[in-house]
Amino acid sequence: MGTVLTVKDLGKAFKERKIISNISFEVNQGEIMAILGPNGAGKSTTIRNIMGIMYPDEGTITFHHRQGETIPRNKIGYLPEERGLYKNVNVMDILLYLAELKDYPLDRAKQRALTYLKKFDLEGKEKVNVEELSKGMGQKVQFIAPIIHEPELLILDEPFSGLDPVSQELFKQEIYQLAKNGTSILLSSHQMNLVEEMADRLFMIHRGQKVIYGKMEDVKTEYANFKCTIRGFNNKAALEQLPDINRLEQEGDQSILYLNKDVHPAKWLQQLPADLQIQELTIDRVSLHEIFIDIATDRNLLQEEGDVYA
Ligand SMILES: Nc1ncnc2c1ncn2[C@@H]1O[C@H](COP(=O)(O)OP(=O)(O)OP(=O)(O)O)[C@@H](O)[C@H]1O
Repeated sequence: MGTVLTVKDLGKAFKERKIISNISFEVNQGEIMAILGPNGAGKSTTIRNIMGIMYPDEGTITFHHRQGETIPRNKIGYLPEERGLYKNVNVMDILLYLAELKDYPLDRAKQRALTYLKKFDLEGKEKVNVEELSKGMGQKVQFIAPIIHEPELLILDEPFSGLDPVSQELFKQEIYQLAKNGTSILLSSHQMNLVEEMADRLFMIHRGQKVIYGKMEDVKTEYANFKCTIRGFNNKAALEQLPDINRLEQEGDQSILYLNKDVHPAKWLQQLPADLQIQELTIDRVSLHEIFIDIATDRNLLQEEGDVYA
């Protein structure tokens, strides 16, 4: 699996204020790589530097390790967070115009546009003005725009925002398909459940710096400790006395016991006292959503555990 994009030691400041520093990651062929972080972390700044919308103060960005060459824009597709299409143009014309900007053969672009319109349930809409489309339909056309020219690298900034569940599933399946066919995907999204499900690897950024970089599986095993959720009225102090409790949250009759790293859940369960009140009990690994909140709110278990990629 070759490396398509390499971002190395990227740094950018605005008016003396350092926005991102030492950002380094790679996107490999055919993988879905997620770039995550709280609002204002520096994701869009990173993406804008990759897209050449702004220029780095420090570091390099290379395509297929070709040092000193500018990134071939026609090999990249970009769905920006802030979207918009020319209003009084019909769907096919806008898609062909965008393909032409990328030097893509127009007959092939037309074929691809028709295929995608059909796939996205927009068959027969090619002559319709963009402004006559519903919001969801417009989003589908916006999704087709960055893939019309068969880019090697596709950058998707919040592709699922505002989509109904059916369209969300449609986009998700299409992203999988593109990756399967060899397109490299850099995905920025705040929908952690989707990222957890879809991404092969992730890069998490906080206050302009890397906090996690690695394979989704490794991040989960290394960082997503087990938590035990118990429903039943139990004394908080008594629960805190249980072994291997890293953190405890209690609200009403529900207690969430965050366990230490490397706890074996079956063995841990055997140590529970017989008088514990249990209406329901579940054991899960903490989700990417919880990892994200920990980092974003500076509860940061990473620092406490001190051993993950950062
Ligand atoms: N053109 C600019 N001039 C000055 N500051 C900027 C500019 N663009 C971004 N910033 C600042 O850089 C920081 C990072 O912004 P960026 O848009 O990269 O964050 P983000 O991670 O994409 O956030 P979000 O999830 O909210 O989209 C923010 O503090 C923002 O105010």
